[in-house]
Amino acid sequence: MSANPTTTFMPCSPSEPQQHLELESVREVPDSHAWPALDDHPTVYEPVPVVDLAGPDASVAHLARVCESWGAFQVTGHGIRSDLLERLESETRRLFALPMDQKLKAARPSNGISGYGLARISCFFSKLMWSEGFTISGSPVDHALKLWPDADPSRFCDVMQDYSDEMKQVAGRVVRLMLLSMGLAPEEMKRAEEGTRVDQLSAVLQLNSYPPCPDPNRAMGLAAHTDSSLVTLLFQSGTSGLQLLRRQDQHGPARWVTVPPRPGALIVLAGDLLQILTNGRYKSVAHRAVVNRNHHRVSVAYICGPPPHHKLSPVGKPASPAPCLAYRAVSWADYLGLKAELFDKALASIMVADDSRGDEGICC
Ligand SMILES: C=C1C[C@]23C[C@@]1(O)CC[C@H]2[C@@]12CCC[C@@](C)(C(=O)O1)[C@H]2[C@@H]3C(=O)O
Ligand SMILES: O=C(O)CCC(=O)C(=O)O
Ligand SMILES: [Fe+2]
Repeated sequence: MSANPTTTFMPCSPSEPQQHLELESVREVPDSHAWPALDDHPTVYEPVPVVDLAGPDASVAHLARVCESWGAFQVTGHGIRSDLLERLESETRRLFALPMDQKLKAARPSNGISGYGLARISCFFSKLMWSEGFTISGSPVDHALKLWPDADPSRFCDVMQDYSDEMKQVAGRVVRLMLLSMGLAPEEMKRAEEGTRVDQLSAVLQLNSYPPCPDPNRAMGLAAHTDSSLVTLLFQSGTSGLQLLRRQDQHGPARWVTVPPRPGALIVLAGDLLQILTNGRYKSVAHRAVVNRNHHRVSVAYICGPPPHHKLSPVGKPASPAPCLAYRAVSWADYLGLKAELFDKALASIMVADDSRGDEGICC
């Protein structure tokens, strides 16, 4: 994945003035939000794999194939009740429907993680995205008190807390299945489980809002990126918008594939830490969100990884076609720092030659 080549790639500069337009009331895409080209790769239809956690689809062999070829899948049978998903969507909509000056009271500080703001990756692009985001790391109470100073914060907080608690269980199951699907030797499996067991996982909740856009072919909801997580579990409302980048393979050149909304399903996206942990075997999936003319789409990403300071190191054989390359051990906290500085070059920056293969011939 790379930044849209027709849009200037810029180093992040937190002091850059941010533009907070009330996108819903804009009648024409302003130059600040007009992307020169969204068609870096063709958009094609391909059925996105579905894994039923409660059924035979959850077989490790199936999962290994899906992780290797897609790095993403829809997940059903996850056990999250539909009324919790409905409340999650309605609280997310209630937040973004607030007036801009109210949302800005809970703005994310320039050096912080939590709060309201433009997509964090905005600073790498010369054009702004057609979206707004709200990141929750830890307790949502302080945010809720700033957003709704005169109301009971529990309506918002209970939903976000219940959802996070339940997603942790789902994420734990998904990560464990993915590790099992690698067929690791018992010692390696034990090492892989350190920091990735369900009780150890940490996460942030990212709420995203994509208002209707008067000219969707010129605007970008969320530019192509990979998540830094082990896995991200994404809930999308009944409107499509998420696209996965499929790398060039025997079926054709690189292409965007839209993930159609599937009632009750969540989407699993492999993140950069999974690529590191699996020694490049399960690659993180580049994805983006496109916008549409008529519907206000929202999504909620449960972005999940090991404890922030746990050093994750690769397990399993390095993946071909670069057999001697592996990644150095890194913590999520340190990796986020690299990502904030280097964006899509962060993974490459921690690649190292694998000394254990030193006498096996040419290295890459
Ligand atoms: C823990 C984090 C992952 C994230 C950066 C963050 O500190 C909080 C927001 C996350 C998010 C959500 C939208 C896409 C993304 C790339 C971004 O800009 O902010 C991810 C970051 C990530 O996964 O690296
Ligand atoms: O809204 C979407 O479909 C994508 C959101 C996303 O990629 C993210 O929050 O990291
Ligand atoms: Fe993402």
